[in-house]
Amino acid sequence: MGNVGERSVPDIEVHHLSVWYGHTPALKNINLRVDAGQVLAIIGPSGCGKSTFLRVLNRMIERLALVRVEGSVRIGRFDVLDDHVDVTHLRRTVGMVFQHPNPFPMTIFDNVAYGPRIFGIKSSTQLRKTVEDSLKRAALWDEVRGKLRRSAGTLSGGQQQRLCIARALAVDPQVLLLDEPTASLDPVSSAKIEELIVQLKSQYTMIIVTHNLQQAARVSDVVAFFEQGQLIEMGYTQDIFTAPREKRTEEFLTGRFD
Ligand SMILES: Nc1ncnc2c1ncn2[C@@H]1O[C@H](COP(=O)(O)OP(=O)(O)OP(=O)(O)O)[C@@H](O)[C@H]1O
Repeated sequence: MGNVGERSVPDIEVHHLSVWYGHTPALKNINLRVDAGQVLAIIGPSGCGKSTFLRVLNRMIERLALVRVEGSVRIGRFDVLDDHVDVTHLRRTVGMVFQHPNPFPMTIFDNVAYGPRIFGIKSSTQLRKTVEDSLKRAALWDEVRGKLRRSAGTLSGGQQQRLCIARALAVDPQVLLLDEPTASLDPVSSAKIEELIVQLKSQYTMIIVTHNLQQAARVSDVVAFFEQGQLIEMGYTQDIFTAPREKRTEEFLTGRFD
């Protein structure tokens, strides 16, 4: 664990992680570490296992049929793959934001208050404060402060994605997993989400999956290149983009990939 200001932020350590869908391997013996407060970007061609990797970290993987997972994953004090881990607590600590904004069909306020209510916050003053703080952290407050009782569906796609980030932040996670969070957004909205990731940096340990290499270069501290379920190379972002060690990484980064 590392301490950033008042917050304690966990490291992530992955050892010998392999995943199979049926008999088909999707991740092969992945070993990596993300330090507390770092942003890791995972890049790689379609189908290389990026989303599978994220799904292991908050145990969403187990919702799928015929999946087998081996190895160990530690996030702070969670032994993630242990049978006895408290999955609800784990998912509260490890928040996730998906490719397509998926607000619940309810008001802006209720979207953000949803998690805190589930976790037992009943006081309306405390709920209002949590909603306001989370919307501020997600850089959405100024745009929605006068219309919290409107349906989340009235927001633009980019605003909806920031709402989903606010909803994830409202339960006070320590880790944020972002699965192509800007893939469905226009360039202006994407830039806002990227700015937000940079602002949130170091307060959370973050992993972002992205197909946008410039985005990976702009927001991350470290980059991991996956190919066909294997971790080919991981290193500091600048090193990976300027002097990758592996030929496959270089070919991918320069678009000479088959
Ligand atoms: N639910 C599933 N059942 C069976 N196979 C799956 C399932 N989900 C993913 N796979 C397979 O596992 C491999 C890794 O998929 P994954 O979605 O993790 O890759 P990805 O790198 O995130 O791809 P993309 O960039 O296209 O989103 C692929 O071959 C995919 O077809």
